[in-house]
Amino acid sequence: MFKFNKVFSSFASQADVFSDTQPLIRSVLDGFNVCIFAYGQTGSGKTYTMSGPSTSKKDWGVNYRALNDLFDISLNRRNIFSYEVGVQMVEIYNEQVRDLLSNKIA
Ligand SMILES: Nc1ncnc2c1ncn2[C@@H]1O[C@H](COP(=O)(O)OP(=O)(O)OP(=O)(O)O)[C@@H](O)[C@H]1O
Repeated sequence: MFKFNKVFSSFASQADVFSDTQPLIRSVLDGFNVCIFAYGQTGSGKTYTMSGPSTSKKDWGVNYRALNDLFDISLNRRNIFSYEVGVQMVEIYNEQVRDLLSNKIA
């Protein structure tokens, strides 16, 4: 038996989905560890949800929106805190972890 905190309808927009995770972005900058994890079978919409179908702002997925908020908030706090931001992108497929930002052929 699975329990869900929230289920979105098929009419939910990218903005609707992000609004549910948005408070977590502020938590990161307040010093908490946060993990936003897309999990689901092939074709279930992980890439769509996390990256978005195009680079148009309304289509932005969680990743773009989260980074946008991260930089907005850190800019607003620039006189108080100095943040260092690093990005990693990995794919876990068939129990193999692959670095998507590496030039090396695995
Ligand atoms: N919320 C959505 N609204 C409209 N189309 C969607 C939505 N989510 C997914 N799709 C479409 O469904 C198809 C599969 O989605 P997507 O590629 O994001 O799945 P995935 O879980 O990342 O798949 P894989 O595990 O194979 O990489 C794509 O054509 C995508 O545009």
